[in-house]
Amino acid sequence: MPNQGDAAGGAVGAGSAPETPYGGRAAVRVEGLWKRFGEQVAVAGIDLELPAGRFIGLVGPNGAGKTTTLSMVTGLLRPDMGRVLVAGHDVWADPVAVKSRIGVLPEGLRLFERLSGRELLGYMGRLRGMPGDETDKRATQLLDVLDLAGSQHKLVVDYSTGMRKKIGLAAALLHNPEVLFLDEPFEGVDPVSAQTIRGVLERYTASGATVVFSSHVMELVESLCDWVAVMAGGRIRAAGPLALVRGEAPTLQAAFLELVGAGGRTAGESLDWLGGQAAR
Ligand SMILES: Nc1ncnc2c1ncn2[C@@H]1O[C@H](COP(=O)(O)OP(=O)(O)OP(=O)(O)O)[C@@H](O)[C@H]1O
Repeated sequence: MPNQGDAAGGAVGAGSAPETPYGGRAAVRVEGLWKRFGEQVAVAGIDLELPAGRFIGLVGPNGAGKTTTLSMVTGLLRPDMGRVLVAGHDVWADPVAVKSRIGVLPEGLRLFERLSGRELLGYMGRLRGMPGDETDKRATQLLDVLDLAGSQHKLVVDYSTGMRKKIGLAAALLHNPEVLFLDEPFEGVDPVSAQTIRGVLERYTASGATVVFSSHVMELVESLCDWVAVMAGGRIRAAGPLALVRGEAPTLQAAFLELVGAGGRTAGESLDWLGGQAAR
């Protein structure tokens, strides 16, 4: 099982995508990334290389630092220390180059609530500098594939949780980014919508693009991802191709519990008051 090692050293010039230890280009390269909130260290100096053209899962228990890491990688949160390169461009030194190449579906997605789904995509297209007719064409296709065509004129404020995820995903995909970052994309999404989202993402990665998504749902990560990074306590515990990280363990879930040191944790006797037979 490969533990997190140092990122292969050397400065990377803007636009040059470095090789990963597993071959191929790196979509994302993280070097010595730190973030502290007061006394709380959220991300404790991580190095990570995510290969291009893969379906990558970032997994970890609650509070592991996944959202903080994704926020720093996508330019939403400034690191205390360290550097992030996306497609060879420095996220903080060259934000426009990076933001034109990425799509983001963040946690706690904020949308323009008083626009309809269709208007939201039109607005995103303009922000991205896309020609109106191309935006219209792509918006129609995305709304159709994501099963939102019937709700396209409804205000976003009236969308359900799953519909919000789907319109957020459409907005993140509209400009055909090289790398797509998704924070818990399947949370609150029903199985039918999840299957739809999954189909769109599989098609997207099959064309050579990269998806990086965070999730707690190991079965989902195991069935979707070919590459995983496991985070706990603000550090990367393991990262690499799925089969390597899973190692001898029967499932990714078992490997994960072993890696984050929770394999033997049970309620034990500490909840002996709980249940029908206990004294009330
Ligand atoms: N804005 C903030 N202010 C203070 N502490 C924060 C802030 N954001 C995150 N933290 C802390 O940093 C740590 C990492 O949080 P983060 O949200 O990155 O974890 P996570 O892996 O995404 O967790 P979850 O799976 O529960 O969403 C936690 O201890 C959290 O309490």
